[in-house]
Amino acid sequence: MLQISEILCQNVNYKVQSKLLLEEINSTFNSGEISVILGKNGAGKSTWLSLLSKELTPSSGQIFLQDTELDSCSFAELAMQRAVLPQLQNMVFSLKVQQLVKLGAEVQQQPSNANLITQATMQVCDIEHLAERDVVTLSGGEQKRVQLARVLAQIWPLEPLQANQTKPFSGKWLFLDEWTSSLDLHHQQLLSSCFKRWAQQGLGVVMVLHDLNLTSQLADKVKILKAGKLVSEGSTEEVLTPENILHTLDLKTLAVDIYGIKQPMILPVLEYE
Ligand SMILES: Nc1ncnc2c1ncn2[C@@H]1O[C@H](COP(=O)(O)OP(=O)(O)OP(=O)(O)O)[C@@H](O)[C@H]1O
Repeated sequence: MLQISEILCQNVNYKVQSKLLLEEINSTFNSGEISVILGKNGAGKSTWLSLLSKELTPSSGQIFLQDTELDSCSFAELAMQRAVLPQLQNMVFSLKVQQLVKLGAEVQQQPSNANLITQATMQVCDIEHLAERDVVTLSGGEQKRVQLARVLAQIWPLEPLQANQTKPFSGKWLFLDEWTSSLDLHHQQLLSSCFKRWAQQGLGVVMVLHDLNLTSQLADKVKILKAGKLVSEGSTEEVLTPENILHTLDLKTLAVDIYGIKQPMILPVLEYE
């Protein structure tokens, strides 16, 4: 029985010409949780994220978003329910930062709230000081935070977070493809705490990462793809063991317990003569 708060993938295949990029994917994502998808380059992570957000359609199989088959959701409905940060997004046109973020807020079709939402997500992403800058002149990390603010604005709760609502993000999903790339560690830490908090407030977060230690600190569930197949999934404790990491990611690691840190540190073992 499908829970209302889930995304469900049933026998999902995705093919380009005769090449099978994803094979028989059966899996569930829960709202209120952070799910991390891991895998080597080319394993199919971005392809899976694109299927979850309906940017691509499965060649066979079905994806359900909450109680509805994704195929039957309109893009206008989806735009207010889920937001997607793609892996690469080069800005090619001139626009002020504030205007770009506001484009995200305007998806919500509540013009009176657009300025407030824009302000809120710019604050969260620490880009208020860049408001009047042209996006094409920003550094890589600054652009990433601006794009994140725009994406967040798309699903930002209309009711202020301090209102008596414990789950203001309920029914909303955030898909992030390698959001940490080009972000400094300060902003990674800042935003990681936000994702954790928003997940507790009902947001479903699905992110593609390569950083195993960030994964072990952030993830409620981990899913590992290998050559288009889902080869491992479960809690961080179940999935992120040196044996499983070697088997699924072809990576030798050591798990090191550090006093004061709940999860063991995962150290890649460098091999050289
Ligand atoms: N349109 C396409 N035609 C042919 N092959 C494709 C197409 N799109 C993706 N692929 C291939 O499918 C595989 C999966 O791509 P995908 O972008 O999902 O990988 P990924 O796991 O996100 O990798 P990375 O970690 O490098 O970002 C890759 O080998 C890629 O080259």
